[in-house]
Amino acid sequence: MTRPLAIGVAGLGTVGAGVLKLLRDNAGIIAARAGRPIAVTAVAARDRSRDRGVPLDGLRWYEDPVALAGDDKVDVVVELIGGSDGPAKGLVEAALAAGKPVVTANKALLALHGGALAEKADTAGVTLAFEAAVAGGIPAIKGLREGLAANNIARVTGILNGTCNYILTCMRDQGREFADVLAEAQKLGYAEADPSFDIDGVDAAHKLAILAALAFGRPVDFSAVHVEGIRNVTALDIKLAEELGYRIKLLGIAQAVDGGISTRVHPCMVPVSHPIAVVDGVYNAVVAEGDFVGRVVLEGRGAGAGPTASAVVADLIDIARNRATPVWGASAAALSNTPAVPMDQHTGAYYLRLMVLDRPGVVAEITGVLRDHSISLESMIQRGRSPGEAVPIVLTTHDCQEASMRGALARIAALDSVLEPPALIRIESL
Ligand SMILES: NC(=O)C1=CN([C@@H]2O[C@H](COP(=O)(O)OP(=O)(O)OC[C@H]3O[C@@H](n4cnc5c(N)ncnc54)[C@H](O)[C@@H]3O)[C@@H](O)[C@H]2O)C=CC1
Ligand SMILES: N[C@@H](CC=O)C(=O)O
Ligand code: NA
Repeated sequence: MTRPLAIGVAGLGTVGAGVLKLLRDNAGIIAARAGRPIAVTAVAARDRSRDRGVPLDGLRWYEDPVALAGDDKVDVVVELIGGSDGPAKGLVEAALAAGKPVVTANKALLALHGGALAEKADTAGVTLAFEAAVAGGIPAIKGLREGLAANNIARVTGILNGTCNYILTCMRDQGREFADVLAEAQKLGYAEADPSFDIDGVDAAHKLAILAALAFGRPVDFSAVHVEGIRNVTALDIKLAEELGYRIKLLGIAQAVDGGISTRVHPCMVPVSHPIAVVDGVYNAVVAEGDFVGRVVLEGRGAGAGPTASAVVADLIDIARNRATPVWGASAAALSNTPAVPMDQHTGAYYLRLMVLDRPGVVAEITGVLRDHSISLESMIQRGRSPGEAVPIVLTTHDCQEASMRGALARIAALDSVLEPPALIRIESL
């Protein structure tokens, strides 16, 4: 058999340790599929004394990840440090400059610097692979970029953050508090180093920016993504959603609309009958709609050591086999300049939950504001009767423009009888 492909791994946290374990446990099938053994020979990590559950004997050890890229005996660099700048970026740039293929799980890096890094990879004539960066173990990159390459894609919808999906599922099923479930997701290795990236939707937005670039053949553009997280989703909204026939999911949606592409991440009410509504826990899903293929649904674990390592090692096997596709599916010159459509132009239905003072005339005040903004109601629920106290009112609307809804919401929030900031969740007709 040919000599082993020598791997240098930077970052031995959840994913790094998972990659070492997978390469060891499944060495036989990996070598058969790669055509040669794949062996980690060097690592860059900070703490030599930490027990990572995998033996590190005999590996060359670097404190400085950039030095790993300069190791003559390393054929491929695997970046698992994380962060859009700092050592991760320095390492990837150094490896590409040294003509070495790179595998990374770093969606923040790809979302913010993916265009420039792809140019460096093209110049060096090497692969920059990132299957693990989107939806963990699901082959979402390969599925979209290679598997659906012949289609015009109309829309890609995803549950793209395992931490949020895990939190929303536990809140619904176990009635637990947000903070308590977040701590559990962190312990399980799902959350980012800074968990606000998960719960504020930033991580899902990084992934959506990557998927949108691949689906629509345009340069990756994180700044165009509208981002909201799940901090304001309450157990009450989750319960009311169920009563209305919906589940609340944090979705990333990239869609061709009005000659442009809209990209948005926010909590959504999804009909319980849609396949994405039953994707629970740490599972992610990516739904792509192509003109010839129709709807394709991919589902699997989106975070954690095992699933993420599975995607990293799949990329290593491709590199060992010399299987290569341009980073963004086409050369930079072939990418389109389709404009981004701002969120203000979004059209859709809305769920609005208000805590109002239970007194005559309140509903008329609220519906009057909606009428002024040409927003038509689909349904209204008022629960309980507590004269002089706060009661929830739930309104669902027909399709209207985001800009109108924002205008109406500002006026409704300012009414004396509205006692808390309104909860607004978009209803998706998928
Ligand atoms: N944990 C997960 O489920 C998934 C993580 N990812 C991505 O994989 C990457 C790694 O994530 P995790 O393993 O979860 O993070 P982690 O925080 O568990 O591991 C990162 C490791 O890098 C080390 N590190 C930091 N600076 C370093 C430096 N200068 N030199 C060497 N090592 C350094 C840290 O000490 C830590 O051990 C991130 O980009 C993350 O977004 C992607 C998909 C899933
Ligand atoms: N923090 C991320 C990890 C995978 O990308 C998530 O929760 O999905
Ligand atoms: Na993936």
